[in-house]
Amino acid sequence: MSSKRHGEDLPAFAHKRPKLVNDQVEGDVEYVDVEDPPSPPPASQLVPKAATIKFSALTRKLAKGKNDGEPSSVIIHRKQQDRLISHIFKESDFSWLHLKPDHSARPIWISPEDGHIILEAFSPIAEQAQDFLVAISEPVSRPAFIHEYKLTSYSLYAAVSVGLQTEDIIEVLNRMSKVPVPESITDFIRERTLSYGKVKLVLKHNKYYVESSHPETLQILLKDDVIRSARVHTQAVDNSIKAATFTTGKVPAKGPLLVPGTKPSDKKKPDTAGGASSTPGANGTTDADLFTSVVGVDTDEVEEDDDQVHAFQIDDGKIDDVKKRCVILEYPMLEEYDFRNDTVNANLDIDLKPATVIRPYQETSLSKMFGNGRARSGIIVLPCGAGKTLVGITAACTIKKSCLVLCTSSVSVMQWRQQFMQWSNVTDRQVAVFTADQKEKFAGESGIVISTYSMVANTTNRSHEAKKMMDFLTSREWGFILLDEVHVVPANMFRRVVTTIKAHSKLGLTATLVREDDKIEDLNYMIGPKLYEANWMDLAAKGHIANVQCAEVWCPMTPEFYREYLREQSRKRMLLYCMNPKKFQACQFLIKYHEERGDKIIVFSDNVYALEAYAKKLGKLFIHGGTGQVERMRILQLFQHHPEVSTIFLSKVGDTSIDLPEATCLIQISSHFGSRRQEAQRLGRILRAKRRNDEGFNAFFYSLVSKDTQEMFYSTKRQQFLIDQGYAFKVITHLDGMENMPELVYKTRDEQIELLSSVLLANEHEADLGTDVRGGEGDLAGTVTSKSFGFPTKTPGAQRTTGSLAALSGGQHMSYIEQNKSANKKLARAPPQRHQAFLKRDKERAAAKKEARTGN
Ligand SMILES: Nc1ncnc2c1ncn2[C@@H]1O[C@H](COP(=O)(O)OP(=O)(O)OP(=O)(O)O)[C@@H](O)[C@H]1O
Repeated sequence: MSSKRHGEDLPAFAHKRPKLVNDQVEGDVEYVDVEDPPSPPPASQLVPKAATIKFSALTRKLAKGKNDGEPSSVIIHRKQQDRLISHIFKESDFSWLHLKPDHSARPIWISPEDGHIILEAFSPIAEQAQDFLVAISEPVSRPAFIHEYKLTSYSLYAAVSVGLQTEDIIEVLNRMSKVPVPESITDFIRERTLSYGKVKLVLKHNKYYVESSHPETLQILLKDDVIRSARVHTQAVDNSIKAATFTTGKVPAKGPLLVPGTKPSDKKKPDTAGGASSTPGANGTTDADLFTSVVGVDTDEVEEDDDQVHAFQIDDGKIDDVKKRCVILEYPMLEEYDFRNDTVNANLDIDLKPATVIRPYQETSLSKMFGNGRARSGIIVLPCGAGKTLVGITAACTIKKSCLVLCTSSVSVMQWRQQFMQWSNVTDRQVAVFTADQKEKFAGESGIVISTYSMVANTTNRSHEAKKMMDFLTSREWGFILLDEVHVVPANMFRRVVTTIKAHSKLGLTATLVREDDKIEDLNYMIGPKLYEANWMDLAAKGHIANVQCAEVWCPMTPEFYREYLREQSRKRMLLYCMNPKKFQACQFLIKYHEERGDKIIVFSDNVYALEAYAKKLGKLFIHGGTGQVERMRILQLFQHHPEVSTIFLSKVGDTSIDLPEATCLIQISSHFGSRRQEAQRLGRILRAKRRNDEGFNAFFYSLVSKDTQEMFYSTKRQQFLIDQGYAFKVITHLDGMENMPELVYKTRDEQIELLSSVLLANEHEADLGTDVRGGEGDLAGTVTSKSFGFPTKTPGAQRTTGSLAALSGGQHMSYIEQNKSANKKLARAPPQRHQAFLKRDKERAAAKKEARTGN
């Protein structure tokens, strides 16, 4: 499935894979589906059981019907179907869900089995449908023509939290669906949304309260041991539960949409990234009407009539436990902050500068947060380079209370500070920085503090200054806490931050809500539900981020390198596929091609040994963890302004934080195993290309992969996230004209063997990727290891399976095996036809082994 939509194709030199039969390469390799790699066991009970109930299990339970033994409509239909065509489709025969007469005008189909929703992205009302689906379900895969979403407990929690009502969700689904919405789905939606949104966590006068307008709900919660033991008994609390006398003092918010610069009359109802069109629908109503009626829920309508609210106080230190229990009991707590009626905390005089204009999708994401006049806690997901910082700053300008910003590194801290100064009217004195080097407090009663997660979460070895600063942070009530790059922060660090800092509202920002461990779901209860997720392809089509052509370049291993690769068992295998001379040549060729085109090129290598070797051989500047700050700045300046410096080499220190809008081409020569997040973040370096709005402009992203090595497995895994966002990776098997390039490096066999011997003589630790071994500034992202990606220890047997769209489009759980297995075995067993350079080394190794065996 191709997501290629705009502009030109790959350059002419690129020979895409020649013969594809059902996505298999004829010849040397074949793709097969493999089992899911075993994922690490979930740490403790962090992922609440109730939330992880398999949808299929639930629907099966619901399908059994309400009376024992009564067969459900699903089963009856299946039985009828048996006589017709079921033997062909078996379990996947859903033809008993009869198509509506006007089905072609309706864009979605819902699976009664697992809640997956398939959307025809080419439908005239697809844009509005997408908006609705993003609000109620999780996007799974969004290539060009067919999108896949899935309904989950969390997605429905998010839907309720942005103000959607159960029956409205079902009604809109029914209107959009080609078939009547299956009963199993409507039951699931009802069951999951019944209790959602009834309980809120409120911070008042530096104390936490569990609040609800349904006293019976609080009674249910208090029957739970954990919640009961977390309760703080006070006079007011006891009264509140018994006599319902505790009121929030909330007044219905009927004011303007809280995004500055927007008048109440400007309020956009359908939340489309670029504005929804009004296309007449199947029933004569306009699509905009249809969607306005439900998706663009009026803020006045969603106001609750809970003038009297019941509450009980809970112990600060047990908030996390209480939240977790509430999720398990299926009463997840919403966190909302009625900031405009907070008279306890001092206001912060902050506004966006008049010249600041926020983009439509930024406004849309913020309207999800402030849709009912309060600040909802949750997560906003926008592509890399789409301007998450400005979204965060605008939210701070809306709440106008003291704000704490947490980022992953001190470089980001400085960037946030600079961005606050750039986009808003805050003064220097109002913004303080808390890092290892700087410990500032803001002047006055309210202000902004920007820090890193580790500064706030680390409890050991604090200096006196740091302790004083922490007291400053923990002793006050924050109106707003902004959490940058939420997906990379370890759960325990989050827990410490969330429990030590008292904040009324939290906003998490991220581009890639994916992690290679199972921790992503923790964010739902530690921060809140996902409030908005933008579609990468839409933003690219509208020129907010660049169009990118992605390609995987297959570089055959030279026979000598491959023989050593098969022989080597240690981590050095990785070094061998990184240093493959053919990869060197491909890199040189691509650099030359793109430099001649006028592109600015970043070459990424996680492996510092390879980074230096490539950069030195090709005569280019490089930056890794060991490069000093002054040198880094000098190189980045040269890259930005000097016409002669068109290419730089970066280690993973450049994955995030480095803003280089000049860059238009990326070449990746070594990467962090199968990290989907890293792949997306790297792509993000060129999404903000300055020239992105030039006619027909394309940025280029090449991943160089040594053929028939582990790297191919990792590469396929890495691409999964981007494929799900709609990017199509083309495979280039041959670079036309490369062999004839003058000054091609490592052209002769002797040169290649010389390179090989230097690789073999290198220390094993040179193959490290986990940390930038030359003293890199370890960012929080470096927490994943090859183990987390479960590289298969033995080659799985080939099997054909039906799969999700993600799998069909090439992104999921794919591995490769050599078709000609026996030839490979032979190669591995063949008597070594060794070059002189290695014979000596082999002898030394054999002698060392013998020595170890004899114990001498
Ligand atoms: N509304 C806007 N108007 C003009 N420029 C904007 C706007 N929003 C964002 N930008 C610019 O877009 C660029 C990318 O923004 P930003 O660094 O916030 O992206 P990001 O989403 O945080 O990216 P990453 O995830 O890669 O860190 C910046 O140069 C920023 O100034």
